[in-house]
Amino acid sequence: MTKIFQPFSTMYEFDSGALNPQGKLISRRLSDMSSMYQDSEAVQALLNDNPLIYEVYNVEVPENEEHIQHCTTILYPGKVGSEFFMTKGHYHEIINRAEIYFCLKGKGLLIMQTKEGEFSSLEMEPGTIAYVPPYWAHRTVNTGDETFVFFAAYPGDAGHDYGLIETEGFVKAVMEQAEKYALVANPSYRKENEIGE
Ligand SMILES: O=P(O)(O)OC[C@H]1O[C@](O)(CO)[C@@H](O)[C@@H]1O
Ligand SMILES: [Fe+2]
Repeated sequence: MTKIFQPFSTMYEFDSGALNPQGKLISRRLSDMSSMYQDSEAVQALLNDNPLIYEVYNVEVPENEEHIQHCTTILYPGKVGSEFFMTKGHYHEIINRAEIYFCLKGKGLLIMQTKEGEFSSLEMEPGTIAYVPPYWAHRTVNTGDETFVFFAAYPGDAGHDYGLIETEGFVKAVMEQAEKYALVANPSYRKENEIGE
C-alpha cells in the first residue's frame, strides 16, 4: 500500500528570511565560489574574511516527482570588486524542470541563460513572482544594500547541475556602475570549453 505523506506547514520569519523549522541549511561563503567572480585580486583581498554570501533554508520533502521542493534564499548585500554578491547558479539536473521565485525582501536580479547561449534577466523586488522556464540556468544577484530574500518552489526531482556553470560561467556579470547595476559581457564565458575544442 502507498504510504501517504502527512501534511505539514513551515513558518517564514519575516525579519530574517529564515524558515522554522530550519530544515537543511546551505551556507555559501566566498571560498565556495571564488572562481566565479570576475576580479581575482578582489577575491584574494576578501578571502581572509571569507564573507558569507548566501544561505538557503530548505523545507525537507522527498526528492521525487510527486513532491515540490521549497526554500527561502537569503542573499547578503556586498560586492567582490564591483561585482555584486550572487548565488552559484545552476541548470536543473533534469533540465526541463521549471522553478518559481517570489521576492519577499530587498531587491535583486534573476539572470538566466540556455545552453544555446540565450540570456535573459528579470528585476526582483518584494511582490515579484518570477518564472524560470524549463531549460534555463538561473542565478540571483543582490543589487541592493539590504538582504535580498526570496521563496522558491520547484519539482521534487529537479536536482542541481553546477558543472556547466562552473566551467563556462554566465554570459553576463552584474556589476555596480554609477550606483546602479550594469550587465557586462563576461570575457571568460565559455573560455574553458573553447580551449578544449
Ligand atoms: O543552488 P545555487 O545556485 O547555489 O543557489 C541556490 C538556489 O537554488 C535553489 O535552491 C533551487 O533552485 C534556489 O532556491 C536557490 O536560490
Ligand atoms: Fe533551481
